[in-house]
Amino acid sequence: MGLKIAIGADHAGFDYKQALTEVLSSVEFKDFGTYSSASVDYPDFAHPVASAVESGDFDFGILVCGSANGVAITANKHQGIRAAICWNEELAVLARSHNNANIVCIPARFTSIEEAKSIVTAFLKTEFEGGRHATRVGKISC
Ligand SMILES: O=C(CO)[C@H](O)[C@H](O)[C@H](O)COP(=O)(O)O
Repeated sequence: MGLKIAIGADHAGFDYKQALTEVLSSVEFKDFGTYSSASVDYPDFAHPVASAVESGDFDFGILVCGSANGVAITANKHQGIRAAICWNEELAVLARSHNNANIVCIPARFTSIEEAKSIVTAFLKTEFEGGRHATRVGKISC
């Protein structure tokens, strides 16, 4: 796919992050941590992943925490970041095709690892539709 992916998680998403590296075998990716199940603070991982995408060094980001709320709220503080919470494949397709999301946020405590793999695969292969959605995405920044 030729993509560069930044991935990160807190302790609640650690196992999922490790499993998700399986579906990233065909792309270049950087693991921004966390590196164990020890309790950590999600902004310490969401900010570096968001910065990596914001800078243009990485094409997309993947963030995992318990609910996905914390990492999504944090990532969306960054200019040019559109972080979408997705707990199934259909939402991942819509996040890309309609919202041109560049970070997918997965709630580990509310979806399965197999579903998480499907979410990431769908997110990375779905193109932005543009058209009316481009007009709307263009109105997001303030
Ligand atoms: O960001 C979150 C909530 O907004 C995530 O779900 C965290 O993973 C969660 O808050 C961690 O909770 P814990 O009780 O410290 O494991």
